[in-house]
Amino acid sequence: MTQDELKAAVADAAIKEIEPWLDKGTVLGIGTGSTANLFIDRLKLLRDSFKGAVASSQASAERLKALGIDVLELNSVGTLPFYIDGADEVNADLQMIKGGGAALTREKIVAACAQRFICIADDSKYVARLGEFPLPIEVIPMARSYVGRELVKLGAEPVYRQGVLTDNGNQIIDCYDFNIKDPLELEARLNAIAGVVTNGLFAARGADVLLLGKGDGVERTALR
Ligand SMILES: O=C[C@H](O)[C@H](O)[C@H](O)COP(=O)(O)O
Repeated sequence: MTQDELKAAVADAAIKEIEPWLDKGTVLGIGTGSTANLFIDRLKLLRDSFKGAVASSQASAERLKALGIDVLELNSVGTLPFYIDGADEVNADLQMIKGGGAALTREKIVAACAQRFICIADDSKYVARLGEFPLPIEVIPMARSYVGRELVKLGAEPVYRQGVLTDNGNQIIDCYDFNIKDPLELEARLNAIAGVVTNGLFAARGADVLLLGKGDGVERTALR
């Protein structure tokens, strides 16, 4: 199977995972990226079975709206039953690196409001140890050089993602060569650098369920 077929298979599996729980009041948290897009496309058929969605990016909000799905402000809803999103890397503890599409901060916020984070990914994203994918860090623009110097002290090779502005008007630094032994500790340490808005480690709030697309089918792992 191609990578796109594996992504489609996990998008289908995520629909099956949430469908029994939907009702007219349900608001879903929706992620960003090519895998999340396939999930959004499949939501069209269910749009009369739930109330609407909170999106983790402008791009996902536009895609949802184009399908006739109501997009709500996070501040106007409470806890979300599900957050469905892809990942750039995911490990056996369902900790992730996210932010390849620069949506990490809003993704982390919407995920924080969800009871269950369902990660959908093809098996190229599954890793024994996080960190081969460059770790994205969203920074306040005036702090970019300072944050870069602090990242070098931590052993990373920071690279400014030129030409990219996040939905929050900030910039992205991608960190190469991070030796990520303890994702939880590193996530907290990076967030403590002045000027860092968020980093792409999702360890404190990892996924609850992983639907992993493999050549022989979708493997489901549930931690909670
Ligand atoms: O900022 C982007 C997000 O974290 C995406 O969830 C992540 O990059 C995975 O995207 P894709 O499904 O396109 O590989």
